[in-house]
Amino acid sequence: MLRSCTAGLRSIWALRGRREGAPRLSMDLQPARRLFSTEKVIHKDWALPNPSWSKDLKLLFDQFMKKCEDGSWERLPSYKRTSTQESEDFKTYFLDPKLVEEERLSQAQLFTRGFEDGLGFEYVIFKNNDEKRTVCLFQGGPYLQGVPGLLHGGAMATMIDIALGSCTGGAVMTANLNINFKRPVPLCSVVVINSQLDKLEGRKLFLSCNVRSVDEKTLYSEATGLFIKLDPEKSST
Ligand SMILES: CCCCCCCC(=O)SCCNC(=O)CCNC(=O)[C@H](O)C(C)(C)COP(=O)(O)OP(=O)(O)OC[C@H]1O[C@@H](n2cnc3c(N)ncnc32)[C@H](O)[C@@H]1OP(=O)(O)O
Repeated sequence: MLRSCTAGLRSIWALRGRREGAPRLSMDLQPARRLFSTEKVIHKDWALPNPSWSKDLKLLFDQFMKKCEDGSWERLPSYKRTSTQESEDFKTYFLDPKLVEEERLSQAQLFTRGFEDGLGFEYVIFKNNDEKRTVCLFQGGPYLQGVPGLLHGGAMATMIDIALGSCTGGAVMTANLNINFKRPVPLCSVVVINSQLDKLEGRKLFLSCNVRSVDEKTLYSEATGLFIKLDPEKSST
């Protein structure tokens, strides 16, 4: 779900307060099933600053929010739970009730948003629709460690997948992801993922990105991805 940046700016301080406060889950002591029900959750936007964000991340965030003011860029909100529209988009293809119990599905959440503030994936994505590109600001927390003191390559791959996916629209799936890890990323540092749509060929979207340090001096990774727009005539399950 995209939202205009102007609206984002208007409500950002209110949302900051919400993010930093207690989770807005229903606390009416209903059974767990109701607690996890999407109807009962007030969706919180996680792509907003919280106290764990480093100075670098906050600075870059503020710079991009400024770029949003003329409408050329927009900040993409991010939610733990899939929106009703997204669920509908994918239901046709994947949600075979025989494969996933409704109970389990009601607990589902985006795994990059499943960590306490600062421990896992802290990120925000800005999109330039005209230029078909996005910039993802990412700070990988201590629970994403691979080699001691360094970010796990799988965590980087996850963020690359999400960053590339943010250049697409509608119901798409990653078909191919190629990553060259050139330099290790220090744990808890901030990296910038620049992604772009290179080519659209029928249902195939060819994308690429690079991952750099905030000062742009270090190139950590380069990647290409192929995403496929799902065909409504086909079901993948
Ligand atoms: C907000 C949250 C963001 C989260 C982002 C998360 C993104 C993900 O993690 S997605 C999960 C990982 N990906 C998957 O599980 C996908 C599994 N694969 C699939 O379901 C299917 O293979 C799918 C949907 C990608 C394509 O299937 P289908 O729609 O039947 O397409 P299909 O007809 O096989 O191929 C279409 C075209 O793509 C090409 N293609 C498909 N796969 C590949 C591939 N791996 N490499 C190269 N080309 C490919 C085909 O050759 C064909 O080309 P052409 O049209 O020129 O003949």
